[in-house]
Amino acid sequence: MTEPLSDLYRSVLSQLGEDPGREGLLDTPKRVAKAMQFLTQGQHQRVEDVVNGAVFSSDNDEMVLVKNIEFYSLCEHHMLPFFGTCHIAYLPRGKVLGLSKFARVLDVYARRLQIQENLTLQVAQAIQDITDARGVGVVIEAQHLCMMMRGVEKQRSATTTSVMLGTFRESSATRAEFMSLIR
Ligand SMILES: Nc1nc2c(ncn2[C@@H]2O[C@H](COP(=O)(O)OP(=O)(O)OP(=O)(O)O)[C@@H](O)[C@H]2O)c(=O)[nH]1
Ligand SMILES: [Zn+2]
Repeated sequence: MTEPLSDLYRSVLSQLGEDPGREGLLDTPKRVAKAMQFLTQGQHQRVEDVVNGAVFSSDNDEMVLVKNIEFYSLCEHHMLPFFGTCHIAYLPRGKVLGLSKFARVLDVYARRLQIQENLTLQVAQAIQDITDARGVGVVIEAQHLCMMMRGVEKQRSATTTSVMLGTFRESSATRAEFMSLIR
């Protein structure tokens, strides 16, 4: 399954002026193909499948926050990594989501070619759809290798994106509670 992709990476090595026949590079096209398929596997996954029915009844309607979830993604402009942490909060309405599923949902959207803004929005909308929550807040803090290794070459800049849905959008108190909990 990785073979056509390996062949393409062998050509890429040649185009970059490398010798794909030298010892250190012999298995590289195969490894890169496998790595890239893993790093983009989210595009073939469905949120319903990773959630696996782990939605439970609960009368607790207070804020639930899963914070500091690390992720790695690939920017769709350069196919270079961006990575950081994601904080996901919601206000349940009769049902709660299994805690590990927040990380699984994040990875479905992170493991594909992305931009940080869309990743943030897609995670928020997915959590909203799955839980029918009164509101969802997602904040992502990330560093982009396309701004570090190349281009502007800025090592310390960090990008924060947020999406607030429902009560998180309407109520400044809810948003403030979320922000104070992730600080
Ligand atoms: N908004 C947004 N921009 C991103 C993200 N990842 C990368 N970019 C930007 O995408 C832009 C692409 O700009 P171009 O001018 O087309 O490409 P480029 O010549 O390689 O740009 P430089 O990075 O400035 O050298 C750059 O400004 C990147 O910083 C992201 O997640 N969100
Ligand atoms: Zn980039």
